[in-house]
Amino acid sequence: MTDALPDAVSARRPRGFSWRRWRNRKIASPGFQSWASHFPLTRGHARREGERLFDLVSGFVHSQVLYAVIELDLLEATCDAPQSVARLALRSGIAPDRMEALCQAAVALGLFERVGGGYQLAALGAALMGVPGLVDMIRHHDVFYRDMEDPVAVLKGEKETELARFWPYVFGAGAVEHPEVAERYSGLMAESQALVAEETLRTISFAGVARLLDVGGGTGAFLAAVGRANPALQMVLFDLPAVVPAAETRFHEAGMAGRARVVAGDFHDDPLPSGADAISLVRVCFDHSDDAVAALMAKAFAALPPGGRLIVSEPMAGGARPDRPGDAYFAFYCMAMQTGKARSQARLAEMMKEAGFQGIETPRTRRPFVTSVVTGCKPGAT
Ligand SMILES: CC(C)=CCC/C(C)=C/CC/C(C)=C/C=C/C(C)=C/C=C/C=C(C)/C=C/C=C(C)/C=C/C=C(C)/C=C/CC(C)(C)O
Ligand SMILES: C[S@@+](CC[C@H](N)C(=O)[O-])C[C@H]1O[C@@H](n2cnc3c(N)ncnc32)[C@H](O)[C@@H]1O
Repeated sequence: MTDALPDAVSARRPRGFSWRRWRNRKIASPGFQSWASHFPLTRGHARREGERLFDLVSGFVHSQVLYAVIELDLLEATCDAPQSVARLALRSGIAPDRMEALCQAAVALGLFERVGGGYQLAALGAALMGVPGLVDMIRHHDVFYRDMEDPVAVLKGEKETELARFWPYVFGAGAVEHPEVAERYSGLMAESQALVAEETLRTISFAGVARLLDVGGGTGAFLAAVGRANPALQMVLFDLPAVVPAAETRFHEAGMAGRARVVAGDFHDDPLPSGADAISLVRVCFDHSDDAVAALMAKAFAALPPGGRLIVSEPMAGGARPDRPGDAYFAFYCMAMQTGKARSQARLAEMMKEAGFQGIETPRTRRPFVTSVVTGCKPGAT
């Protein structure tokens, strides 16, 4: 695997002088810490490292403060004018001293500011309101949070996680028999799709694509966005039978029914619709095992004509440069879901190559915490 450390590095035992060992042992000593936090040349750095460590230690409380602000609907309540603690306390059914504690915490986290004698939403809190789907994403974190209560059990694969039940489709078409269940997860997916589509469209061009097949296209939010930006584009959406009626409705309402076809099926068992010169997999691969993704990419390769293009867009891990969104959030999210994993651009590029694709590109998106992109072409175009 591209991202794995070579065995020689991971198994190396300290021999002779190791600068890192010396540094780590020094910093791990309380005596050195006490000296460094006092000495004029080191105390600034020591304080910043202490703050960084404290943030890491207390991060879960920060997330829960954010959760409480949203659960109590305080974003909207404080958006337009400062509100007194007494007023916020009354509308939330929370004692004033506790409400004050929450508001103070929200100020400390940059969500609120103190204005006059009360509290008002700060720019960061306002930004949160403008991210489509984010409030609902945070709301559904209660499920993820309960899973992460025992991260070691999640890592060992011993825990029956709630997220695996929340997104039932990952267990195959059979699990999505009930339209109301499909509606619950599809709504959250569709809302959060707006930014993913925006970022993908800013990163790659669909000029020259005549027909785009979006596999695992959900309720059609991605295709609708690509279709709006490319008015001549023909579109095909492929997803599980319980999901596709919502896509049909969306295309109809968007006036796209004439150029968007919806096909119900299971990509594990059914062939992909043919006739598209590009196939997109948007937030699909990270739900599935390596074997399932390899098989899906092979199916996509078979369904494309020579010169046809495969586009993968989803939040990715950092690979050789691990990052917080990909490696500390999505990797654990996928682990709790139990069926898939967050992969790096390099790993997905490697898998595409194994499926036969060439000319693989890994463009940088401006907001990798929203999505990253990998594309490849089926060889043989004239
Ligand atoms: C107007 C004046 C006076 C000044 C302007 C100053 C200025 C330019 C301010 C900037 C304000 C601004 C426009 C900020 C914009 C901020 C944005 C767009 C922030 C976006 C943040 C997005 C976030 C945090 C996204 C988080 C997404 C998450 C957590 C997604 C989770 C997705 C999951 C779990 C999906 C799971 C899928 C599954 C189940 C694995 O298949
Ligand atoms: C994370 S959602 C992404 C939906 C959409 N592409 C988006 O980004 O909003 C994954 C999608 O893959 C679909 N899916 C999962 N397993 C599938 C399968 N075996 N065959 C077809 N679609 C499947 C799900 O129904 C769901 O709509």
